[in-house]
Amino acid sequence: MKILTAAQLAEADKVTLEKQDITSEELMERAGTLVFNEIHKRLQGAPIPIKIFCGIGNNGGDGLVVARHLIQHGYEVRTFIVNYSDKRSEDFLSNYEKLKEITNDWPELIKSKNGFPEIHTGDFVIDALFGIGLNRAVEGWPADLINLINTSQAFVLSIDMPSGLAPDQVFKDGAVIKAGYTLSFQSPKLSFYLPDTMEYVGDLQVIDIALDREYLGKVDSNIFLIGKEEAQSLYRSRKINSHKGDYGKVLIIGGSYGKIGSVILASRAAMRSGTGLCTVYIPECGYDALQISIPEVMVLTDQNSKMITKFPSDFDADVFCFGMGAGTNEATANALGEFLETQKKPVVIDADGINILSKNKSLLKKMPENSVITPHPGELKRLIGEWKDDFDKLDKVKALSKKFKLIIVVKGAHTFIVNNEEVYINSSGNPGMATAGSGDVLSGVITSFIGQNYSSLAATILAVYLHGSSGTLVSDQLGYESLLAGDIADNIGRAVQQLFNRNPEPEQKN
Ligand SMILES: NC(=O)C1=CN([C@@H]2O[C@H](COP(=O)(O)OP(=O)(O)OC[C@H]3O[C@@H](n4cnc5c(N)ncnc54)[C@H](O)[C@@H]3O)[C@@H](O)[C@H]2O)[C@H](O)CC1
Ligand SMILES: [K+]
Repeated sequence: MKILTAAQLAEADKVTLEKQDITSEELMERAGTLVFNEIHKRLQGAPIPIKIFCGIGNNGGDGLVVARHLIQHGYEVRTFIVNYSDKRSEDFLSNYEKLKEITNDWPELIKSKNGFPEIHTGDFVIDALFGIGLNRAVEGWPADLINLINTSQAFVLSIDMPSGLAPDQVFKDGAVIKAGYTLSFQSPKLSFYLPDTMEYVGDLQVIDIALDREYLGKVDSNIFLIGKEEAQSLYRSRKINSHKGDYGKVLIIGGSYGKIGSVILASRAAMRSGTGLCTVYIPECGYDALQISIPEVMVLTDQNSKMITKFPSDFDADVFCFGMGAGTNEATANALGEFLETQKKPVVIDADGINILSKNKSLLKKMPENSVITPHPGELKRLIGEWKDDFDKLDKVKALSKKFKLIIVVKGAHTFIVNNEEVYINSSGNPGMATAGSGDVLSGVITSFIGQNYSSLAATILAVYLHGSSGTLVSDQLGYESLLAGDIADNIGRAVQQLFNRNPEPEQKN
C-alpha cells in the first residue's frame, strides 16, 4: 500500500471533488459518517459519556459530523470547540450550524484553560483537534488540554491523526495526543511507523473514504507499507520438476569463540527458507557445534581456531553472508577487505560486519551492487552518525543507499527497507522478536531468498515480512517472552503457508 504525504492527500481531495462532482462539505460528511459507523459498530448504543474535542479546521469539521450522528443515535455527547484561532474553515462552520439545528446542547467553546472540562477515566474522548493541516508544534493552552486528555486515562480515539502529530515531519517539544485508536483516512501516514512517533497512534485502522481511484493509482509515492498482499505478490512457488541446485548455493561466514550460535541460527534460517545448499565458514572452534546442531549444513573452517582471518577465496556461491558473531578484529576486517576486492555477487552484511564497515568506510565502495546491510539502531549510528529526528535519519539512510547502491534494512519495531529513494515499511512482527539472535535469523532468510534468485530487493522485503509473521505465529502460541530466535527460523515455512490462507490479516497494532 502506498503511503501518501499531506500534500498528496490534499491533492487527492481536490481531484476527488472535481471528478466525483461533490462539494468538500459532502466529502467531509462521507468521511465523518464512516468514522461514526465504526464507533457505532463498537459501542452499539452503550450509555458511555462521549466528549468530542473539535479544532476549527477540517479535522474539527469531521468531529462535528461525528457528533451530529452520535447525538441523532441517542448517545450521551458533549461537544467542545477548541478555539485556538478564529480562522474557522468553511466546512467547519457549516457543520457547526448543522449541529446547532439538531440539538439544544450546543457545542461548548474553550478559549483558555478555564474552559477545560473534567475528563474522567470512563469517558470516551474523540480527538478532532488537528489533522494533516498541523504546521507547527502545539503549544500554550491547547497543549495543556492535550496533556489533560493524555493523563485522564479516558479511552481516546483520534480522527485521521493523533492531534499534534504531523504526517511527514516532527515538531520538537509540542504536545501530542496519545491515542488508544486512530481512524485514519485513505492512507496511513509515515509518522505512524517511525520509532519516535509510533507510540501515539495506538491501534490503527485506515478508512477508505473513496478518494479518486485513478489519482491514488497513479500518484508517485516512494513509500510503501508491506502487508500480506504485497508479500504474497513477491513470493514465487517452487517448480514441481526441480532439484536442490535450483534453490541456491549460499555461503555464510561468521562466528568467533563463544559466538558460534549466531552462525547456527543464520544457517538454520537459510535452510528453513528453502536454500538448496548451505555452507558455513567459521573458526575451527565451532566445527563440532555446527555439525551436531544442523547436519543439513556443510562446514568449512578457518585456519584460526577462534576467529575469521581469511575468506575462502575460490568458493563459488550465488550469494555470501558475513558478519554475525564475527567480532571486529583487525585480521577479520582485513579478510573482509580482501574478499570484497574481487567479489561480484551480492553480499549480505550484518552485525559485526557492519561494525567493520563503520570503522573502515572505504570498504563501502567495494561492496558489490545490490548488496544488503541490516543494521540495528546502534550499528546504524556507527555507520551514519547521529540524526536529528527520524525524518533526518531516513534522509541520511537514503543518501547512503544511493551513494553505494546498497539495500539498507533499518531494523526496528517497524523495519524499514531503503533502496535509493524508495522506502518499504514492514507491518508484521511483535515485541517478542526483540531477542538475541533474531537478526542472525533475518540475515539467513534474506541470504536464502537472494540465493533462490529473487532480486536483492524482493528477497529482502519478503524476508523481513515473513520473519515478522513467523515471529507472530510463534508468539501467538508461546507469548512474547518465550519466543526464541530459533523458533522464528523454524516457523518460516508456516509463515509462507499463511500467506495463502484466507484468514484476514489481523488489524495492525502499533
Ligand atoms: N482528503 C482527506 O483526507 C480529507 C480530510 N479531511 C479532514 O481535514 C483534515 C485537514 O484539515 P485542515 O483544515 O487542512 O487542517 P487541520 O484541521 O488539521 O488544522 C486546522 C488549522 O489549524 C492551524 N494550525 C496548524 N497547526 C497549528 C498549531 N500548532 N497551533 C494552532 N493552529 C495550528 C492551521 O492553520 C489549520 O488551518 C484532515 O486531517 C481530515 O481530518 C476531510 O474532512 C475529508 C477529506
Ligand atoms: K485528530
